[in-house]
Amino acid sequence: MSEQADWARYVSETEKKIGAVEITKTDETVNNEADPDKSNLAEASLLAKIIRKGLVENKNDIEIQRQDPKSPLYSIKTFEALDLNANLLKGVYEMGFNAPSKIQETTLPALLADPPQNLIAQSQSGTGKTAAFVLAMLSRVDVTKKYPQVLCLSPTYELAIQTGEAAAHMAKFCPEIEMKFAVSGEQVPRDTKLTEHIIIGTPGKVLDWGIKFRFFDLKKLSVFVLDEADVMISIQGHQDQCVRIHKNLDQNNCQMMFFSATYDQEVMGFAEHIVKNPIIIRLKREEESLDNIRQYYVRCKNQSDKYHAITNIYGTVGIGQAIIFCQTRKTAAWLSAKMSEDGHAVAVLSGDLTVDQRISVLDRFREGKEKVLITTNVLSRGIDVEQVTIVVNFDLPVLNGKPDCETYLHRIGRTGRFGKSGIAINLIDSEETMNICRAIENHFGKKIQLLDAEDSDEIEKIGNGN
Ligand SMILES: Nc1ncnc2c1ncn2[C@@H]1O[C@H](COP(=O)(O)OP(=O)(O)OP(=O)(O)O)[C@@H](O)[C@H]1O
Repeated sequence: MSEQADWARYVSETEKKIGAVEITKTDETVNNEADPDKSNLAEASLLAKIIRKGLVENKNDIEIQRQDPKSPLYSIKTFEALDLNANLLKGVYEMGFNAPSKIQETTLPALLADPPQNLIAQSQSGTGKTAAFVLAMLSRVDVTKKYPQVLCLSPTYELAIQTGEAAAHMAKFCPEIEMKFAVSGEQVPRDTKLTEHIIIGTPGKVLDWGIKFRFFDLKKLSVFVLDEADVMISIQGHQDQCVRIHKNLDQNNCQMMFFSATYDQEVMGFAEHIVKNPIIIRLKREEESLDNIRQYYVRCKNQSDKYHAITNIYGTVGIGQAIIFCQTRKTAAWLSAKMSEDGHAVAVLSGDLTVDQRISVLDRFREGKEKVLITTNVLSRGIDVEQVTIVVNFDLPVLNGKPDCETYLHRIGRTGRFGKSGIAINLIDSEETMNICRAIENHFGKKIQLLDAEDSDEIEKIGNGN
């Protein structure tokens, strides 16, 4: 099918979906049909108007948050004002985005500027960092050059796939842009020279492809993106591999884009050290956690009491989906077996599954086939499942015996995506875990309130957003 026909069908489907009254081409689109660029732009604007109309009619809460300068969704510009290529703009509207979030509005002008600017950016979980860097990646591709020009590194297989899918969606009207996943399971014959413009992958595979097998030339990259940048360059994370990849880039001609919801002091220092003259966008500590995620703790006597609390809470709140985080695979396996025995439809995702199994578990969860997903830190970052309303920390996150505040924030950020409301519940079964909980509370300066898991009225109230 031609791109025009594809577009016409898409517009008509969108019209049906959001119930817009009528969509006919405006004079602007008709008059510009001889000039594909102008025509595309006019079509994109037209679609923006339709989507806005739909949103206004739905009295979407997000629109209210957009007006609040303190909200991470606040923006004064439209996507049209961000100087994106017309086909990308169509892709953005196709995703249902009607206005940029704060991080998109502030970073995109810098990322698209000439000469290219390096950037280290921080924005709360679920506020649209992916679209910010993906739009920049897609904008920087020169389709006449048949080799990798853009590299995006993610910490996990699932996140790389999710980012690639978002990129493919945004590039729907740019069919000439080609992308390749460099993740576990992807095979490339020896002596291949990759011709795709964009590579999205995990550090180990990219190191193999770029340095060991030379499937592409790291020196020819013009854009390097580190998603979840803090964990990628921290000693506890993927530092060795990422720093090796980074060292092999052309430091003068490769634009660096680092994004994360968290950067501790030391990691930020290191980021500033390896990125030349970066623009830095940082949050104040008190801005890091989101008000739309309400945080609670439940006092429990022991592990089976924690189990009892979960089933009570979930049975009462019951709507939407839940992710439960455990510190070890063993606990995750125990909990999922116990919940399954008691008749709950749960899925478990931990590092001992094959990558295919992991993706299939996540896909089923996204489709709502299981309402509860039990996992470990492997899913703490970046994973975007809109309908997750509850995150439970069956165990609080600790690193070397200390509270792991960054992981805590990423874990609870699996709910409350893009302005939605969410609930985070921490199960406390000892004075030691209570102290960890208090330390996390003090770190972010956000109250974690006591919840009585036996009090169904109270649980119902928090489930209703009171
Ligand atoms: N401008 C926008 N309008 C509407 N929805 C948006 C917009 N930008 C992003 N979204 C949606 O918001 C959700 C969260 O975005 P995204 O996953 O990029 O967040 P993030 O900031 O990368 O979060 P994390 O820190 O958890 O990785 C996604 O479902 C995405 O499609």
